[in-house]
Parts: sequence; C-alpha cells; structure tokens
Amino acid sequence: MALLEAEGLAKSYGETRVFADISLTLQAGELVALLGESGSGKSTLLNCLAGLDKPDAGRVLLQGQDLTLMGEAELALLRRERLGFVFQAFHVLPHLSVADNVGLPLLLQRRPDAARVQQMLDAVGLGDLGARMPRQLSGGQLQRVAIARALVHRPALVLADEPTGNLDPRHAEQVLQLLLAQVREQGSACLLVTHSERAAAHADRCIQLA
Ligand SMILES: Nc1ncnc2c1ncn2[C@@H]1O[C@H](COP(=O)(O)OP(=O)(O)OP(=O)(O)O)[C@@H](O)[C@H]1O
Repeated sequence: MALLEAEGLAKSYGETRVFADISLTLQAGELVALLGESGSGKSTLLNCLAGLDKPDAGRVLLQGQDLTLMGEAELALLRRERLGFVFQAFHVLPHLSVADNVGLPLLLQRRPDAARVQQMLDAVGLGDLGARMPRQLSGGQLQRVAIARALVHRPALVLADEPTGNLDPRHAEQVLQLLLAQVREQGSACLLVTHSERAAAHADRCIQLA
C-alpha cells in the first residue's frame, strides 16, 4: 500500500480553477519535490493532502484511509498523530518558548519528551536557544523551529511548503538532510514544495504542477 495516494483531485475558488485531475502517489521512504510557478496551486494542493482544505473532487488516502470522508474531529486527530506540516508562514506560536513550540505535537499527544525536543533543536542547529521566545529569533531560525516541530513526533507524512526558503545554503542543507533522514530512517514520506534546484536535487522524484 502507498503511504499517500491522491486521485483525481480538483479545486476551484469560485470561477477560478486552481487545478483539476491531479493524481500522485508517495511511497514510504520517499522524498518528492513539488515544483511549479507561483500561483500554480502548490500550497492549495498541500492543504488538500493535509485535510486542511477539502478538494471539490477526488480522494486522498493516507495509509489507506480516505481523508475526504472524515469529519473535523477525525481529521484533527489524524493530523496530530501522523502529519508534520511546515507552513510557508511558520505558524510558530509567539507566547511559547522555542522548546515548547517544538514540543507541542508531543504534548498534544500527551507524551511530552524533553530529550526528544532537545535532539530536534540540536539537529536544526538551535540547541542553545530552546528557552528563547520566538520574537528573539531571526526569520531563518524561526523556520528551523517550524521544521523541528514538524518532525518531532516522527509523523508518517511530512508536507513542507518551501522549508528552505529563508535559509542560507548551510542551514538549507542541514534541513534537507534532516528531512531525508526522517524519511529514510523512519519510513515516512515527504512532499517538499520548493523553488530551489538545489533542494529538488535531494529528491527521489520531482512532480511539476503546470
Ligand atoms: N482562499 C482563496 N480564495 C481564492 N483564491 C485563492 C485562495 N487561495 C489561493 N487562491 C488562488 O489559488 C491559486 C493557487 O494558490 P497557491 O497558494 O496554492 O499557489 P502556490 O503555487 O502555492 O503559489 P506560491 O508559490 O506563490 O506560494 C492562486 O491563483 C491564488 O490566488
């Protein structure tokens, strides 16, 4: 069984069609790059795959379960346990420390794990900054907080919207290696939206959204 299987996805906003008849499959252990011009619908597709947005047609199977048939409560639980999402705008919570932001997915599952949080902070090069508040971080550091948070609970599926967009080459490489390690070692799958050829070169495959 594929880890993620999307079939015949279509989405419009009013009269404007964003995409129609999109199908894609991600196998466990795979990192796939999603490419496409600005406005081609990459973020919209990610939101549909995450169950954050409902497609107008088609279905999304995560480990065999159809997200498009689920109610909000069921979707929230599924996202909490099996999904890691790196948003373009980070969505780091301003009133929580860096470490508490990273640990949030574990806390929501009632399995807090300070050692795992520290391991993720170290992995993204923020090992000494756990006690800081988000406003005391740079944009690139915030992006790495978002990445650590998306991976801390070892999700089956990682959806990452331009996760290296604000990073210098060294930190971009660090983040890509982290995503690859997650995917390879834990048998998860990652769909990575990127404009960077460098990032796409790390992927097993590329999908182009026309
Ligand atoms: N809530 C919305 N209401 C109306 N139109 C929307 C909405 N969200 C997105 N769109 C439109 O859908 C299209 C696809 O947007 P989307 O954000 O998915 O593109 P993208 O490929 O991720 O772009 P970028 O690379 O710039 O982030 C755009 O034309 C956008 O204006």
